[in-house]
Amino acid sequence: MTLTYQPTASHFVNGRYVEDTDGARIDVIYPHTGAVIATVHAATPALIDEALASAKAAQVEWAARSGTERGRVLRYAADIMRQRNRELSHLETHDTGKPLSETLVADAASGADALEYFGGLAGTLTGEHIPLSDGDFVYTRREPLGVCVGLGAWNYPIQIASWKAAPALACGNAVVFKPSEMTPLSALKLAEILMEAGAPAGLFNVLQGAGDVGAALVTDPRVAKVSLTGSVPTGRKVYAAAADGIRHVTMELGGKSPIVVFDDAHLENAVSAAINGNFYSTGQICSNGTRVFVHDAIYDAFVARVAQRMDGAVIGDPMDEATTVGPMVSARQREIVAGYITAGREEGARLVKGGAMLDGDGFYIEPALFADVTDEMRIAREEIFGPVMSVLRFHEEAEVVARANATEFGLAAGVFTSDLTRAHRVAAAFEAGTCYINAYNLTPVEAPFGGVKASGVGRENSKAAIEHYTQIKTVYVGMNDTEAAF
Ligand SMILES: NC(=O)c1ccc[n+]([C@@H]2O[C@H](COP(=O)([O-])OP(=O)(O)OC[C@H]3O[C@@H](n4cnc5c(N)ncnc54)[C@H](O)[C@@H]3O)[C@@H](O)[C@H]2O)c1
Repeated sequence: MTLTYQPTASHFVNGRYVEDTDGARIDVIYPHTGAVIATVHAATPALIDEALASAKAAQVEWAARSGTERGRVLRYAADIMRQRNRELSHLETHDTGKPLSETLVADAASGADALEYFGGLAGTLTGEHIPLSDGDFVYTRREPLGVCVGLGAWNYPIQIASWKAAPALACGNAVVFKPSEMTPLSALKLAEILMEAGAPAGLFNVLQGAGDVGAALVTDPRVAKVSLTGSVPTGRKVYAAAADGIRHVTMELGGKSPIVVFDDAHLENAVSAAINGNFYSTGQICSNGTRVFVHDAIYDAFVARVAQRMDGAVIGDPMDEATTVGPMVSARQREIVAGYITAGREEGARLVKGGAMLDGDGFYIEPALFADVTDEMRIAREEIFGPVMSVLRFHEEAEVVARANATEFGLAAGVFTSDLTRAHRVAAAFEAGTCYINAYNLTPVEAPFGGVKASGVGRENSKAAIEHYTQIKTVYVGMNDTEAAF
C-alpha cells in the first residue's frame, strides 16, 4: 500500500493545513493489512495555542451572522459531503477497517444528515418574551457558548466529528476537534468541506494527538465547552478537568446495553437486531446490546438461529462490498477482545460459535456467540467493544428488568415483544438514555442520543443538542420608575 491516504498535513488550523514535525509521530495503520498508510504528528503547544486563538476570533464573526446564514453554510457542507461520500467512505474504511458496505451508508452519510438537520434548525433558534406586571418584561437571548472542544473515539470518526461540529456551529460556536489518535484522517476532510462551504477560517480546526493534547485543550481558559465521545475512564478524567474551569460538558461514553427478548417476540426480527447490535462495525459500537436476555421458552431456538445466521457472515477484505465483517481497528483491540473470549470460557460460558483470531496480517477475529452466560461473568459486566454476543436466560419480566438495569452503564436498551403494554412498561423501566421497542441501534439525527448513569451526560442530535451548545441570557426591561427604600 502506498501513502495514498497521506493527508496534506497533520492539522487544519485557521483555514489551512499546517504541519509541525516536532510533535510525536503517529502512524496510521490499515487494519486489513497492518501496513502504515499515513503518518501524522501530534500537535505542539504552539499549534494548540494557534488553533484556540483562531477559533476564538472566528467565533465572534460567525456568531454575528444570522442563523439562516450559518445554516446555509452547514447545508452546503452536507451537500458536498454527500457528493464525496464514496471517497470519504474509502478513507474511513482504511482508517478504521470497517467494511465499505457500512461506511458507504453509516459514516459520512450520517455526518451529512447532522449538517443538514442542524443547518435547517440554525435559523429557528430564538429566545422568548416573558411579560411581567406593570409593563415590565423579560426577554431571553439564546447565545453561543464560545469555543467548543470536541474529542473523538475511533469507531465512527467522521460521524463523531460531524455530530459535534453541526450543532456547535449552528448555534454560533467555533470548534477545535481532536480525533482519536487511532483514526486521525477523516476529520481533516470535514474541515476542508466546511471551508469550501463558506465557513470562516478558524471556525473548525483539527488537531492531532493523544490524551495529552486532549487534556491541554480541556484545561485552556479560552474553552467554554468540552464534548467527549470515549470510554468511561476517559470520561471521568475529562469531566473532572472540565469541572475545574466550570466548563459545559457533553459526555458520550461506553455501555453494556441489554436487549430483552420475550417469548412472544418476532424471533427473526429479534435475531437480526441481536446480530446488528453485536456484530455491526465488528462490534465496535458504544450502544451495542451485548447482554441479550432471552426468555426460557425460546432460549434454545434463539441461540440456534443466531448461530445459523452467523454462517452468512462474510469476513474479509473491507474494501470488497460483499464483506460484512471487517477487522478490528487495531492489534491491541483484537487482543482485548480475545482476552474476553478466553475469560468467558474460563468462567463457564458456552462458546457456541466463532471467537478465533484469523491468521494473516490484518486484525481479524471471528464474531463470537456465547450462551449460558450469567450475570456475574466478566463478559456480562464489562464493555468489550468487539464482536462478542452474550446470551443470558430469564424467566419473568420483573426479574429481567432488574437484571438489565443492574449495571453502572445506561446508554441503550431494547425490548422485543408483541405485547403492546409490556413493551412500553419495560421501556419506561429501563435505566437507559435510548430505548428501542422491536428495533435496535438506529440513531437518526432527529432523535436525542446519549446515556444515563456512567454512560454519559447531555444529548447529541435532535433539538435537545441545542440546549447543550447554547446558554440563555435573561434581559429584564424596566418600564417604570425605579424605587428605593431611601
Ligand atoms: N456514547 C457514545 O456516543 C460513544 C460512541 C462511540 C464510542 N464510545 C465509547 O468510546 C470508547 C472507545 O473509544 P476510544 O477507545 O477511542 O476511547 P478513549 O476514551 O480511549 O478516547 C477517546 C478520546 O479521548 C482522548 N483522551 C484520552 N485521554 C484523555 C484525557 N486525559 N484528556 C482529554 N482527552 C483524552 C483520546 O485521545 C480520544 O480522542 C468505548 O468505551 C465506546 O463505548 C461512545
